[in-house]
Amino acid sequence: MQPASDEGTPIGPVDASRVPRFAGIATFARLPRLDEVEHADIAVVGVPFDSGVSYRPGARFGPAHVREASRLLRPFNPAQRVSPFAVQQVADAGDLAVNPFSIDEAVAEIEQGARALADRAERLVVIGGDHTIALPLLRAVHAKHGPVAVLHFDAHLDTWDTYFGAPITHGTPFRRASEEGLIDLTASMHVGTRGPLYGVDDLADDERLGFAIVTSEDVEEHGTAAAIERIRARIGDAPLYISIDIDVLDPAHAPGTGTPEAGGLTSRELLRMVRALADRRIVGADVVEVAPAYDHAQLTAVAASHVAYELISAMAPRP
Ligand SMILES: N=C(N)NCCCC(=O)O
Ligand SMILES: [Zn+2]
Ligand SMILES: [Zn+2]
Repeated sequence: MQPASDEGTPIGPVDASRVPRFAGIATFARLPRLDEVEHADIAVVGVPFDSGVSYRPGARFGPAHVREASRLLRPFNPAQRVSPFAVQQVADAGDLAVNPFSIDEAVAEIEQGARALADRAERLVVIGGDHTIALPLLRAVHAKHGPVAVLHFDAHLDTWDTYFGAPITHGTPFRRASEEGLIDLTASMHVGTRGPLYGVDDLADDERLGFAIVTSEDVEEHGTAAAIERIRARIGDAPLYISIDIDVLDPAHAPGTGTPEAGGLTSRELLRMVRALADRRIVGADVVEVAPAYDHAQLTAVAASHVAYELISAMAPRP
């Protein structure tokens, strides 16, 4: 174990000017593993689970794919004017090994795993996995913080009720979270939604469940600055959980995902919106639905790794 606090300086990524980026086992951004540091401000943890999908499977391979694509991330983030790995200890906690044959068991294991990690790290940035995992992650966050504002970037509402009678799937986590009282109904929001729904009632249900919406079309029509203004007004200073389904991006920017929808955000728009949250109280985040089998040239994984980097930067303490 290398004590992080010896000189009070966090252990950062492997130096790319000394060890080539493409060498070595991939941790996120080539950061130390959680067992190599005494305490972490942020643990990046993978949840290779995709048994909750309604269409194309494969997000179970997301964490490894995002780690591979994160090798090129550099230590200084000029957009947020912060060195996210120098002002806080960030470490890779590896993957939660959860049951691929039982959704109920996996969901219990994910909550338990997230709660156990809370002793070792202040905050988690979770790499999925399909969007089912947001439910147990929110259960764990709620246990620590009470109801949180959920800022949910996604093509989909994910507040649907059941699929084939199943209540816990990747299309239903935020309905369950709302029903369980995990989220702040006055401060939660979807961003980037678009595409066909099952019926017009979906939107009424969604509003009743506590979500306001900035659609992908709103972003196009009024721009990211207006979207950011609406987001910031809605979330206020509530403890904030950010859940990013990579399919919020247009399939041109993120083809490697299970339920792609045309007409999405650009990665530039998404990165900018995440950056605008740096002064908020972010208590946790996830980046989900990266499915490498449908990816090309690491497009989706590069986008996801940069999104995670911006989340980690937004969580960094500011002077
Ligand atoms: N969470 C994601 N990515 N997709 C949900 C889609 C659910 C459906 O098939 O209607
Ligand atoms: Zn989605
Ligand atoms: Zn989703």
